[in-house]
Amino acid sequence: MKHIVSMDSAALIDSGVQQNYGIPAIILMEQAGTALSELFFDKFCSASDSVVFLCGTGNNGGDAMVMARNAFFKGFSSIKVIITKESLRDIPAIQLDIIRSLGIDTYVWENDRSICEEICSKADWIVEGLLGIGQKSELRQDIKSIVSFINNLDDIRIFSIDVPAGIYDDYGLIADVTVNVGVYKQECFFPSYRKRCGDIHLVEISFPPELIKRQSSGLLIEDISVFSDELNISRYSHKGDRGRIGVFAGSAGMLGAALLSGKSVLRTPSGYVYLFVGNDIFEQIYPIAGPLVVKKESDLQSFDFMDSVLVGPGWGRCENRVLLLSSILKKFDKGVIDADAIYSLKLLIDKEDVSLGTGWVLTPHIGECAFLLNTTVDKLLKNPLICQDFVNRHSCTLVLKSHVTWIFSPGNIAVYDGCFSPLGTAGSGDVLAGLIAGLLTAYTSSFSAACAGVIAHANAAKLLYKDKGWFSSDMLVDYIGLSLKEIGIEIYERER
Ligand SMILES: NC(=O)C1=CN([C@@H]2O[C@H](COP(=O)(O)OP(=O)(O)OC[C@H]3O[C@@H](n4cnc5c(N)ncnc54)[C@H](OP(=O)(O)O)[C@@H]3O)[C@@H](O)[C@H]2O)[C@@H](O)CC1
Ligand SMILES: Nc1ncnc2c1ncn2[C@@H]1O[C@H](COP(=O)(O)OP(=O)(O)O)[C@@H](O)[C@H]1O
Ligand SMILES: [K+]
Repeated sequence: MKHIVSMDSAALIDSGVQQNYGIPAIILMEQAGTALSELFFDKFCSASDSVVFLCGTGNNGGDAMVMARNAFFKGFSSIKVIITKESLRDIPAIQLDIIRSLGIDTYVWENDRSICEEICSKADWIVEGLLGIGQKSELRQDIKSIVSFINNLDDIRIFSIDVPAGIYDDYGLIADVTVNVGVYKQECFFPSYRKRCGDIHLVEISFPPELIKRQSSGLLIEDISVFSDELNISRYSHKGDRGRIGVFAGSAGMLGAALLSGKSVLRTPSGYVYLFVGNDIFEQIYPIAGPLVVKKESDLQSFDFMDSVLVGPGWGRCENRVLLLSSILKKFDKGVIDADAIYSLKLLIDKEDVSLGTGWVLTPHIGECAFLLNTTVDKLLKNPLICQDFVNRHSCTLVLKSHVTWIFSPGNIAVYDGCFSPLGTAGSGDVLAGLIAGLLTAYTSSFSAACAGVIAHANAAKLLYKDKGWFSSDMLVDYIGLSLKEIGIEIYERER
């Protein structure tokens, strides 16, 4: 299981390992530096590359110096160590003594700035150990000027140890690779900071699982195995057993969103899908709706038997939508609220005329979520955890969509590290909403359905991109079935 922890909690794990188990920091540093070196040598760098190890005063710099020593013993032809200043903390100071006694070229940035700049500009790789989890707030000017110099270099690759220096700073280091030490750091997955990390990897050191679990704020999800025990699709089932889903979507000029989300639900294991539209578009949409059963919104009262609903794609924003959403929320207890319905929901919340609950999944993108939470896009990008308070108050699940998708419900957080830009195409959010709505009836928990939907959505995009290259979201619908099957949402061979 891949836990994520905050940088502050990671420091508690560090100190817990030392205090509770007597493993000294220098041993942890040796493990970290060795594991980092193995990854670096295996995956990224060759012995003929010229590598600069850029070290701050703390243990992050100490990790970098262990890597430099390993590179030296491995026969790297061009290794240079740069420290920011002479006054290092105790353990990095020991590492520096070893580096110097081995005869590795060592420079001090604050003394020899122009030489250090020249060395960096000629390197193939910079291993950045300037700052790790010990960094507080925005960068101090001395480090900021180093970071800014490195960011402006061309044709150089940056390997950041643990977290990039200046992760909280708008001018922080932009790495090609970031390797979290011991445990994944949640800040690396905050949408604003994610862009500075490049590819994120993990190396393991002696962090006991129970300490990690105690500090865990959530899970990094890649596949559905963590939720599979909740799946419930019997091979004896028929369409009537696998969920009747009502889709409230579309408005004049926005028929595509209704069709996309409706057809997306149809590609999940759900049985029946009813598309509810306004009278004004009923005649237009009816002939092009394929296997979707099209109904008029005004007939909603006669459809009590639906198991879940999806409300919002292309729905439009007006007073009558707010009223309709209010009736839907009173009539049903499970469903997905997406796109325009998020705006209506916010108005109902402001009027204190709404009660959500564990069956509901909200799927806002960052802008919609900022509106819903009365915050700014920037704050949300820099700290998605502010969604937690909202889900606790409303006992619902919330899927915060961006290049990294965060999924919250009371007591649960999951992160899907998407970073796959072909998926950011118009209408792909409608497809995701349909997918989750369809899965709500297959899973016992809405949180699991939301996580599985996010994984299946991204996997469909990857399969499709591999086959066809850049795509439109109607093509994505055609890959949902295959994607669901591939990630493991299949038919049970035995009745449960
Ligand atoms: N301990 C362990 O068990 C293990 C630790 N491990 C490794 O150690 C790393 C953590 O090391 P850490 O705690 O020494 O902190 P670290 O990130 O090197 O920086 C601290 C120094 O940064 C500075 N500084 C702070 N804020 C700043 C700012 N805004 N702007 C500018 N400078 C700022 C300030 O230094 P100053 O310049 O003031 O002397 C402060 O003293 C961790 O990420 C992992 O790599 C692993 O090996 C696993 C085992
Ligand atoms: N760079 C990216 N990497 C991975 N996923 C992305 C990226 N950009 C956008 N997405 C995903 O694409 C979808 C876009 O949804 P949304 O913004 O609601 O679009 P629309 O309103 O056009 O349907 C979301 O699931 C989001 O997570
Ligand atoms: K670092």
